[in-house]
Amino acid sequence: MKNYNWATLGCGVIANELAAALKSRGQKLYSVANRTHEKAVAFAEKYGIEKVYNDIDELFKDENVDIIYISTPHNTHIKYLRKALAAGKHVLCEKSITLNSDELDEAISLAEKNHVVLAEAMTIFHMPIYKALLEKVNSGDLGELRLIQMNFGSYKEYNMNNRFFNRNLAGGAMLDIGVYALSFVRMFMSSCPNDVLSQVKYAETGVDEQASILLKNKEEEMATVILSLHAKQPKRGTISFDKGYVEIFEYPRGMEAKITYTADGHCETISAGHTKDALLYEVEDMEKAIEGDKALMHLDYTKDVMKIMTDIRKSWGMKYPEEE
Ligand SMILES: NC(=O)C1=CN([C@@H]2O[C@H](COP(=O)(O)OP(=O)(O)OC[C@H]3O[C@@H](n4cnc5c(N)ncnc54)[C@H](OP(=O)(O)O)[C@@H]3O)[C@@H](O)[C@H]2O)C=CC1
Ligand SMILES: O=C1CO[C@H](CO)[C@@H](O)[C@@H]1O
Repeated sequence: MKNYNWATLGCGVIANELAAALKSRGQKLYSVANRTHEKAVAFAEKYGIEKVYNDIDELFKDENVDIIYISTPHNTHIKYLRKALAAGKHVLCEKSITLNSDELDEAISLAEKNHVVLAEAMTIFHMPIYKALLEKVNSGDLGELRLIQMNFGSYKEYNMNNRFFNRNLAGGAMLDIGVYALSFVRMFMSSCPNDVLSQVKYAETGVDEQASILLKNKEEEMATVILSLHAKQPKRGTISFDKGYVEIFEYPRGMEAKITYTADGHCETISAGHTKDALLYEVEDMEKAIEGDKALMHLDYTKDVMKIMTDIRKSWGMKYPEEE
């Protein structure tokens, strides 16, 4: 496999994890671009990155860059996706990949036109535990899927200026954490849910602080998703089949699942992969996708999840400034 030159656009919390993931395989980021130049310089020094751009637009013109990792706030993704994809760069973009389905459809068209890989950095699609669990599910040992129950409650301080509550930075529970729960649901369901009900509680900025979502697809598989940005809940997923159920904790970066069989109550634990390597798995799958195995990135699921989130926000009448 070719040695790909990765560039990061953004150098906040999660970009540090990407740099660490590359370091763990003996590699460095090729370059860094950031709104605040001094922070890019400090990031480059920390990870021994040779190239720092004076202006973000220089990144898109750099012929040596193969893959751009976008890790800026959600509402800024589309602006950078347009430039990166039009410049013929492969893009791994942090969740949530865009604000809504219209933006995502535009990005997908641009990626197709420029023959590059576009993907959302959704940890769940790449953690080895899910590859192992899906094999188990497909073996038929658990029978037919009936119900999925997802919790995700993260306690964020009530600071209305941070990216979690700020409407101008596309804050809200759905785009920040709901995207994980819904990606999990979509990955295990046989088809995309087409019947969705929900309730919302807004933060004072008008973004969704809490939400509860009920989903059902045409096979009548059902799911519930409960989200909060100001009340801790275990990050727990439960998948119930007619012959047993699966419990998985810390599911965005899960590494262990417990299966309980209904007939006799016996349990089995499956382990695969490691939480600390979550971004490494994304990097590896992205490179394999560029080599030809595009399905590894599950852009089809990303598209379904974005449509669910877009439709739910429409039903609430909740718009971001970019959508007014
Ligand atoms: N996969 C995962 O496990 C995680 C994913 N994420 C996702 O990653 C993304 C970033 O989150 P995180 O790293 O926590 O955020 P941070 O706030 O730590 O970093 C944000 C980065 O975006 C830049 N930025 C902020 N506002 C703008 C703007 N208006 N225009 C351009 N650049 C801007 C900042 O630049 P500056 O230095 O100038 O402020 C900084 O480099 C989000 O999409 C988030 O959902 C986040 C955490 C975990
Ligand atoms: O993606 C992320 C990982 O999980 C955090 C919550 O625990 C989120 O806030 C963050 O954006």
